[in-house]
Amino acid sequence: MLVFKFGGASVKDAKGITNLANVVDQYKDNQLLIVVSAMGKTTNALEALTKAYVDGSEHVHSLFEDIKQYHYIIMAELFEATHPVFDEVANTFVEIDWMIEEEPHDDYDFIYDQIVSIGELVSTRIAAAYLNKSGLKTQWLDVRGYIHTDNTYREGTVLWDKTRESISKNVPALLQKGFVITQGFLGGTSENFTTTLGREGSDYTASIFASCLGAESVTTWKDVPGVLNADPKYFEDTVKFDVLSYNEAIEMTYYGATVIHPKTIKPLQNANIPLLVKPFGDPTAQGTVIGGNVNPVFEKPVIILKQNQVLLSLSPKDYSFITENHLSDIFGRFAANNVKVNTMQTSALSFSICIDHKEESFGKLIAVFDDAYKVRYNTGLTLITVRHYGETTLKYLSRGKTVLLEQVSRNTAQVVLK
Ligand SMILES: Nc1ncnc2c1ncn2[C@@H]1O[C@H](COP(=O)(O)OP(=O)(O)O)[C@@H](O)[C@H]1O
Ligand SMILES: N[C@@H](CC(=O)OP(=O)(O)O)C(=O)O
Repeated sequence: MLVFKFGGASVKDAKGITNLANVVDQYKDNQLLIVVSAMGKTTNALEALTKAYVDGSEHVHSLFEDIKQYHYIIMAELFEATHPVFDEVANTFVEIDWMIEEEPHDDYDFIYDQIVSIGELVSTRIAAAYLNKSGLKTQWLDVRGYIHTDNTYREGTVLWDKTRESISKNVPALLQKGFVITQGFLGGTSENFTTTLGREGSDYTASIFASCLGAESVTTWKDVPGVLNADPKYFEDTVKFDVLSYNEAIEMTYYGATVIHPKTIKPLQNANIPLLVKPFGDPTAQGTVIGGNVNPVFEKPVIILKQNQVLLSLSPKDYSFITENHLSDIFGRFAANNVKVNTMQTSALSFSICIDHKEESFGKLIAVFDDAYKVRYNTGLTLITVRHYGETTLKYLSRGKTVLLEQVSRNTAQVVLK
């Protein structure tokens, strides 16, 4: 059996949904599980709606109206007005109506997951209805009963044993009856609340299903020809890799290449399942095959750009040197606050780390260190990671900028630039 994943860009409009059906139609003789993300930028819009609701902003209703309209316009292009999908989608959106009528719960991350998850619940209803309308028999599956997570809202940790048991017990029989379509990015807790797996987590969903079902391969359909040596949104003259090893792909995504979610590859590597990255606009193109130990000759370096970074420098308030005890204490505090360290450097008197700048929680994070450390920070920075680098590439990428931190190992160089 095969697993396909269609991301937000691939289903951003009615044409995207018809294209999805055309792609799937070419695989109609296969058992196929299809994972779909929220349409276009819906997750961002639902994030803004969540913030407006919690802040008590008057804009909450207009933001919600815009999200509904966006979906209803797409549906009007795909279905006749009496099609039952309109009721299904309305019944899904109504969950947000109920939530925003109440006072917000005091756990922001919990509210976030209950609201933001509606994007995938709606997109999969629309895609399933369209596939069925096109004669491709498809069953809609609520992923929250299959991918079980703990209660870490916005970053649910998958409970693998329970998940494997649910998926392998029920999904194979469904796949024998037709295609199965389900939501990327979501999970469910033991109390039946919705969790999310971290932004852009739908690739990971595809990999979880593939691992539990022993799939032949996972194909993730993207708006690029495959994995390139750099993000074409920022760099010209990129080259596509025909093949990449699991390890190289893990390194790239770990350092922030957004083409694939970083958690996706390990479960596939463990089960030896290849990951194909293909363009949704050209389904017969070869794309990139990630698998095994094969790597191309890296004629061009791999460049990964992370914007909106903050560089934090922590110095013990007692003016002592940075010791192993300090490092253990600092990392404990980061781990407790779910902070991901993008790069770091230690000197005698301070410890510097570069992290994503999350404005809503940054003040809280600084306060976590206030009792024992003097904290200094710079915001608005860029972190560039170059794999298989040469000196000229590093110089070229840093031109006209101030280098605040540099970290170089045999294969990987990182610079934090202002
Ligand atoms: N090394 C890379 N190769 C290809 N695309 C990349 C790379 N790094 C970043 N990207 C970006 O990843 C995007 C595709 O991933 P993404 O937006 O997550 O797809 P989707 O959400 O539709 O699954 C591309 O549009 C591109 O801008
Ligand atoms: N919709 C979620 C999950 C996801 O993976 O989306 P996409 O496949 O469009 O990156 C997000 O935007 O984070």
